[in-house]
Amino acid sequence: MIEVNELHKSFGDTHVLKGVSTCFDQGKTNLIIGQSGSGKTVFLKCLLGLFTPEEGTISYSGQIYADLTSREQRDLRQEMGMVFQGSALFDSMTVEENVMFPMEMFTKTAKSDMQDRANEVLQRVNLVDAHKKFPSEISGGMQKRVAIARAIVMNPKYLFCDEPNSGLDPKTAILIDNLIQEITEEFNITTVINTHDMNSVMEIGEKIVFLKQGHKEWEGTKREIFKTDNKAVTDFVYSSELFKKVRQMYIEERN
Ligand SMILES: Nc1ncnc2c1ncn2[C@@H]1O[C@H](COP(=O)(O)OP(=O)(O)OP(=O)(O)O)[C@@H](O)[C@H]1O
Repeated sequence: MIEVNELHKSFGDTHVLKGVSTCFDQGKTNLIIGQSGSGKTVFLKCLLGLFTPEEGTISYSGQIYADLTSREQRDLRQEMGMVFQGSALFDSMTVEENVMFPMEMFTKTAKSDMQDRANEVLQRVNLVDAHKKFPSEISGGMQKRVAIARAIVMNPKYLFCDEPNSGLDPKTAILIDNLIQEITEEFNITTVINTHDMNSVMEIGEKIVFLKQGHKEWEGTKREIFKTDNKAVTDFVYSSELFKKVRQMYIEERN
């Protein structure tokens, strides 16, 4: 579980996060949504320990990050997996080498054990024949699978994903969403995903936090988001015609 309490983050005179409080449960997919510039990436980077907030606390399974020694913070960061926007694979490494990279960096595991573990996670993300291929030789959806395999190879307790669907067609995007949710549940990970994608909200939004200009405007589940009367949320959610129709159906169902 991750608990965020009154988080503030500024860059010079730009006050980006303005007292955000929320919590993310273990074994659940938690989504951060909001317009461009609302502070989602800054928030995720605070959760990753890459940005230090000026005020407020973040605690991981009850431990406040700022109270830990630098060694303890480093150990905690090793319990975090990250899927970056655009996959961020190393072009000059094979799929298998990309997946083994965190183990090479942070552990002294024997090569054969690293290969076994890479094999295990690649199988888990349904990539069985791509070990020796380079990222440029596989599709965008397969690249995302490699990025997910790399993010979970060290058995993380926390998984952070920045726009994991960007650049994918809608069908592949849903497969990737479902894969992240299955893995979250199966390994009891606390997962936090930044997304613009309303399909993701509908598929896997077990908890949704809506940020607006750096503050938490609303939070709830995927069912609740379609029923809320919060105008900022409805403006965001129903900016597409399709979702306006879905809302109309809900209203008709209610009456
Ligand atoms: N390193 C930084 N230095 C200065 N300002 C920053 C920095 N990182 C982010 N910001 C500012 O913080 C604000 C929020 O940015 P952020 O990237 O978190 O938005 P976002 O909600 O993730 O947007 P998008 O959906 O477009 O990725 C923006 O005004 C941005 O310019």
